[in-house]
This record gives sequence, C-alpha cells and structure tokens, in this order.
Amino acid sequence: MSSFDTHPTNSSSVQDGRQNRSQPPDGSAQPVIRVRNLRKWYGSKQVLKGIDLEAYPGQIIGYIGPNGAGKSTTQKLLLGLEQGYDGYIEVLGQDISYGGYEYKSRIGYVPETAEIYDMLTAREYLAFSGQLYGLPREAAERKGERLLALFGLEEMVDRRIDSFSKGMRQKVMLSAAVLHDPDVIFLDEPLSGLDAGSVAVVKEILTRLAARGKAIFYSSHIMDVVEKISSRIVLLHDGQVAADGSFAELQARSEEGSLERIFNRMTGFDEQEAIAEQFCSTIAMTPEQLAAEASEETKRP
Ligand SMILES: Nc1ncnc2c1ncn2[C@@H]1O[C@H](COP(=O)(O)OP(=O)(O)OP(=O)(O)O)[C@@H](O)[C@H]1O
Repeated sequence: MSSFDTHPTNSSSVQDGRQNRSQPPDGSAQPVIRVRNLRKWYGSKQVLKGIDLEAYPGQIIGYIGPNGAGKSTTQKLLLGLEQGYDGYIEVLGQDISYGGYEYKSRIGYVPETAEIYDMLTAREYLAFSGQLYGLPREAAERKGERLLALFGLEEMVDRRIDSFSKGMRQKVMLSAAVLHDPDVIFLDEPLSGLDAGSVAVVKEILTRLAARGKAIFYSSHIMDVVEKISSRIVLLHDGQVAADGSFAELQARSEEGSLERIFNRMTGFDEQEAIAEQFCSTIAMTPEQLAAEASEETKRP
C-alpha cells in the first residue's frame, strides 16, 4: 500500500517512512507539479537542458546534484521567483506562465540563503509572512508563537532577528514557510545551521507533513538525510535529470551502497583523495616555490 492511498495521522518514523512512500502514486492522484522540457539560459550559458518532472501529494522528492547543477534555479522557476524559461511548468494545476497568484498562497519556501527582515522580532516576522499568505494577523502570530516554542525559541519570540544565531534564523524561516499550511513545500538546504536534535525534529516533521498529503521538494547536499526521508530522488547533473527513482531503485541500478556513493559515481566524482592532497600541498607552498612555479610557466611555449 502506498502513502498515496492512505494519509495516516499516526505516521511512521523517519527510519521506516522511506519504504512506506517509495511506491508510485495510484492512478487517481493528480500531480501537484508538472515540468516538461524545462530549459533556462543565463546569458549564453544554458543552465537547465530539458528537465521533465512530476511530483504528487505525499511525496518527498530529494532533488540533488553537484554545485551549480541547477537545483536552486529549478526551484526558483517553479516558485515564479525567476522569469524567462522555455518549456512548461504547472504548479497545483496552473500553468505558471499565465502569472496568476492563487497557487502561490498554497506554496511554502525555505530559500538557501535567507533574506529575512532582521529588524523585526520573530513574532512580527511570522505575523507579517502569515498575512502575506492570507492568514489573519492574530492567527499568524499565535501559530507562529507556537511553532517557535516547539523549536525551543519561546524566549526569543519578542527579540529582533538580528540577534539570532544562524540555526535560530533557520527555525524562523522554516516556521514562516509552513505557517499557512501549504500543499507544496520547497526546501533548499533546510537543515543549514541546525543542531543534531533540531535536524531530527525537522526530519520527523517533513515525514509527517508528507503523510498528511503535502508534496515536498527537498534540495540538499546532506546525502544521508536525503536517502532516509525521500520517497523519490531526482539527481540533476549538468542541467539534466541523470536519475529519477526511489533510493532502492537507484541502488539496484548502480550497485552502489549509500546515496553518497551513487551520487559520486553518477556525477563521475572519484577524485576526492587527489584533490585533497593537492589542496594541502598548495597550502604548504612557500612564496619562493610559488614564484619559481610562475617563472616556469612563463617559460613554457
Ligand atoms: N542570476 C544568475 N545569473 C547568472 N548565472 C546564474 C544565476 N543564478 C544561477 N546562475 C548559474 O546557474 C548555474 C546553476 O546555479 P544553481 O544555483 O541553480 O545551482 P545549484 O544546483 O543550486 O548549486 P548549489 O548546489 O551550489 O546551490 C550555475 O552555473 C550558476 O552560476
């Protein structure tokens, strides 16, 4: 039985959640995200080279890839934050090229780098972002206060965000992204700066939100978390989808153990030892050695 058939309120833990959600959705489920042949250029550089994607309610999609592969660009295009693309993007049944707003109120987003209004207190910020998504101010404040308290920040609610640590800010961003109970949640490195206990809490929250039918689009470089929580993993390499399937399917295809090893093999990365050695040797080079090397280079034809 797949999670698309049932949305249990008493969901399984992170450890066994993956197996429960690795099945494809049943025929009746409508995709909440549909992307066809998505292409994007920045100037003359083509960043996305024809992405096809579908996401269904209840899925956590681990969207992974090397630095610069195009993960954030894809998320920003789906969110309507980045303009100018070729291909087709549909979110919650709406072709986003028509520029409507309705679907945006059903989306939550934690960006990779938070642009947060840090002169506001946490309470003010959550009330403000809740209102942007259509919640009444009092409801947004009340819900925000409760979410922050659950993250252990009850003492900080009325402090200005510019006095928060990195992890505390991340908890505010996470709370702001889900305050309006969105149907689709985009997360770009959501665990950045969080301590081990908070990571465990967020993993459980994501598993439970998916069990309640939310679609979660999860970009991260922390492979063991992606491996554990994702019902489906999409590997982007050089602007193209290099693999798309459950962790078990990827494993069967690549005969590698962990997602980290699968990732390294599929992206052709096996040079970590050589690079690390060269890096350390470069650090140890003296000014004289660097000058000698530069003079050798100028002599070469
Ligand atoms: N505003 C921009 N203008 C020009 N080029 C950009 C812009 N934004 C992104 N790029 C380029 O697009 C490519 C993909 O960037 P993107 O941020 O989507 O990668 P990513 O997969 O999210 O990487 P990372 O894992 O490092 O966050 C990179 O080559 C980047 O330099």
